[in-house]
Amino acid sequence: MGKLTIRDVTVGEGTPKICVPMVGDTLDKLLEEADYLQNLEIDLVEWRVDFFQLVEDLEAVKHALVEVRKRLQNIPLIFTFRNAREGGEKEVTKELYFKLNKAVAETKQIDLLDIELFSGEKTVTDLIKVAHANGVKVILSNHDFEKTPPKEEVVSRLRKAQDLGADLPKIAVMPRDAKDVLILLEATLEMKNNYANRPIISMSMAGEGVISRVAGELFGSAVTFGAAKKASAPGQVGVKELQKVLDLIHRNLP
Ligand SMILES: O=C1C[C@@](O)(C(=O)O)C[C@@H](O)[C@@H]1O
Repeated sequence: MGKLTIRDVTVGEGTPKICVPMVGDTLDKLLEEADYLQNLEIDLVEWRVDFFQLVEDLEAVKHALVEVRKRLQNIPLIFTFRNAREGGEKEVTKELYFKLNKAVAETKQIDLLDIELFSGEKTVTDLIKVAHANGVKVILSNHDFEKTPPKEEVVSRLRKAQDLGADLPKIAVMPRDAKDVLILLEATLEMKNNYANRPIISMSMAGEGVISRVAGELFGSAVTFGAAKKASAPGQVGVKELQKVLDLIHRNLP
């Protein structure tokens, strides 16, 4: 499946890596979160900038980024603006989405940039170029907060992300019943066994989907999102519990 090393973290080997989202809406709250995160055993941090009140002010975003980066020390940082149509807090114009992501990648203060797969092919390919030129890795993501598409569609979106040059293809879908959770797990396994030449990330959301957030080592999802205090999506469990279950599964795998 391939591995991806970011700072001291190798994604795609051993237990799935734990990523915690920061969801503060002000700089003070973000710094408080960043301080709190330093004391947890986590592998990655995601700044969900769509929660930040001043997200449309590029200078404010860049200033916050420098402060957050300092506090996180060596923990790899993902920068994510999640549009409302994909489950985020806000919707911005295509222009602003591009400008924000480009400006932040160019600061080189982040390790990974999350770009939405359905932002338009040119936006995606141009942002990947900017990110890579600045030493920033790319997650190409897709979210369906309504339903779980058929297995072939889930696989096809992950393959599309890989073909477009994502370092980490990612998909999050909403189950309506237990079968939908199986669809996501089957799609993940199929991707891992037949197509992926790099690590991928997948999850089935909400309570029914929790199994997919802990079973990634078996089925092929290399990163799992857990909550510190406040979750950024339904179904995220606390990082301490998450760690225990990931370890339990790891110890029992061949
Ligand atoms: O894409 C994802 C995954 C996620 O939606 C989840 O379900 O854990 C949480 C988001 O913060 C992140 O950007």
